[in-house]
Amino acid sequence: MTVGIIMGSKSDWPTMTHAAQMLDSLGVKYETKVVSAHRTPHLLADYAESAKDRGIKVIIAGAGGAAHLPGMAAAFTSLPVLGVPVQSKALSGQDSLLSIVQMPKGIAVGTLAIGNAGAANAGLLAAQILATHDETIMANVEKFRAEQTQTILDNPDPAE
Ligand SMILES: Nc1c(C(=O)O)ncn1[C@@H]1O[C@H](COP(=O)(O)O)[C@@H](O)[C@H]1O
Repeated sequence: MTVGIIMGSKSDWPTMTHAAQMLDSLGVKYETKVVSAHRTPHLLADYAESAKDRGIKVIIAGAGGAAHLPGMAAAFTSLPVLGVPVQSKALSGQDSLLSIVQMPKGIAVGTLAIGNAGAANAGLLAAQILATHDETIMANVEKFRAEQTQTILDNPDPAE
């Protein structure tokens, strides 16, 4: 497994599945796990501290509300961590976004957009990071982008 997709709760899966689907479509192997900085703090420490030795290259962490998971995962590992703000019911994910994005200088989290688009783009960005050292993944990323462009060029009329 080269990407670790973690999330604060099983309830985040409908969002985080979009990261998994993107990685599937780009031929990137990943693992998925519920890990919470709040509810399972020792599991988070174990997960993030052991990730590099287990062959993980990028961690995608999705969480909603007071979303401390991505930042705490980044605190426990030097691997790149991509944060996905899950769209919360109470504040539509604004809380998740601000919790994840405002990291103090010195510990980095790459924050994506709120919700499904952010999760999909986290998968895409993880693949692009891996692609810098993997020609097959780079070819898959370039094919995905070319097909996306061609689909739009082939369907220019929005009313059709
Ligand atoms: N933000 C966090 C963390 C964390 O940051 O450690 N752990 C769980 N959660 C979030 O709580 C929300 C509600 O969770 P439940 O649906 O289980 O009550 C989820 O979006 C989860 O990511």
